[in-house]
Amino acid sequence: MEASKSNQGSALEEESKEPNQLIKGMRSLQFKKIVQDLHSKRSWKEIISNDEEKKIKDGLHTLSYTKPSIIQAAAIPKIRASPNENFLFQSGNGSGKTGAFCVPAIFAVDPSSTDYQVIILANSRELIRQIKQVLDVLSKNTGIKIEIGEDAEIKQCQILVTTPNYFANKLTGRTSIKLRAIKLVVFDEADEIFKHQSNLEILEVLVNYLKSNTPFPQYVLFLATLDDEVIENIKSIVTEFNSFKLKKEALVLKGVCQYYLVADIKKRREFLQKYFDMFKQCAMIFTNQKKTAIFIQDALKELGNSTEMLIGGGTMSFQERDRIIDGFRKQSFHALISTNVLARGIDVPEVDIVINFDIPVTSNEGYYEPDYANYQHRIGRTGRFGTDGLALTFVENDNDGVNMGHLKSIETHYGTEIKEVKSIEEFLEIYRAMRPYLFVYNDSKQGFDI
Ligand SMILES: Nc1ncnc2c1ncn2[C@@H]1O[C@H](COP(=O)(O)OP(=O)(O)OP(=O)(O)O)[C@@H](O)[C@H]1O
Repeated sequence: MEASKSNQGSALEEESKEPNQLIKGMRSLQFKKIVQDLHSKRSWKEIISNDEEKKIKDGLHTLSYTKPSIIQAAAIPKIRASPNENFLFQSGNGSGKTGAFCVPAIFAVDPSSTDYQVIILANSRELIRQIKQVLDVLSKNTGIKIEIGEDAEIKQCQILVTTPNYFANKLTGRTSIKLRAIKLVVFDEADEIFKHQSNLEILEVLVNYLKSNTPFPQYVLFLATLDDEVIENIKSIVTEFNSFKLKKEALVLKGVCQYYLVADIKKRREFLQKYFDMFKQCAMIFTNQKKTAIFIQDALKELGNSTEMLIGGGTMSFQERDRIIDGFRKQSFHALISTNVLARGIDVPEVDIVINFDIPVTSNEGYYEPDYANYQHRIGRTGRFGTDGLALTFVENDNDGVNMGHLKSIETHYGTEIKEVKSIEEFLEIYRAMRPYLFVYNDSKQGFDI
């Protein structure tokens, strides 16, 4: 697969011969190109000191963080203000939350001490590795040591990026790690972390353990989606915090065009065949169940496509998961099939289409209901940082209309529109016409080449 979207292969070359016709096609399909600028009006020098900016300047440049994003400009000064306070920040998918906690994490570290000083918690191995990659780039001139912690023993470091599970057996016993110098604890995708009872038990022990630290550690939570139950769970562990929340409507990803197609399993398979015959693009395909992920993977392989599947729950080794996500980042295959394990946080800006093989649902006392948060997170894997993306959700045509009801509930919940496409061909035409507009970063990632 090509490494850059500026060279999108034969189909695009064909299209680029007829730009006027294409634009006409775009208009007739009533696309509205919405490019959201998520940058703050303030410069880095206005939110961190000159000296600090010098320390991370190379990293900011490498990451193309030319200016702080809105959430970075809002959160960084608050986190760093004295005296330290606890915060919860809500901000949309792809708005730059990672930088908003990585920058303060770096400046929280006293380089003269080798102790663990910052803990960053996230919900998946892929996410903690991604956060470490951003930290490594930003901190490259600082000498700060950053490690990820999972099952294996970790080396001593100053910033530990890990999952809550890691602490289950690390706070007591022979393998315990010394956390007496921890001054900042960050929760990324905090709603996912605080949703699970098993995590709450671990976090309660951790927070109690850190209570005797001097100074008292600061807790900072970042999330895109949020519900009342999660807030209660957070309050039970991090008792006091200032919240900066958004209305649900503000979470709508303006750049992501959302469609649905009523399709049984045969039609979905046919869609995948036709889609991958025409396009070799960077796609993420989500499904609720592992067995469906395996079905899709087998079907796509049978049709001769280079795809990979990444599922959680201990089914795959860490090495295998790392190989697959790293391969996807390098675009060494066309499509990544996954369950919700990759719905959150994963940032691969080249993803220009998300396919929901089924509507995300969650089980509540035996009843299935729409999984609003995971719908939003799944489609948020495209349209990163204000770019345009495309999302297609398949709806099973059941007789009692339950699936359609779920889709309509998602629309209502977010106050958004998910447009129907009547046929596979209609969607493929839309995609063909939209392709030049999807993820069109120029080399410096600072603008759009149209
Ligand atoms: N200041 C900035 N300037 C330009 N690009 C940025 C800036 N901050 C972040 N980005 C880019 O925006 C994209 C999304 O950032 P990030 O992954 O931090 O989003 P997020 O808010 O954590 O999203 P999600 O909730 O989906 O995890 C990344 O590709 C990142 O490189």
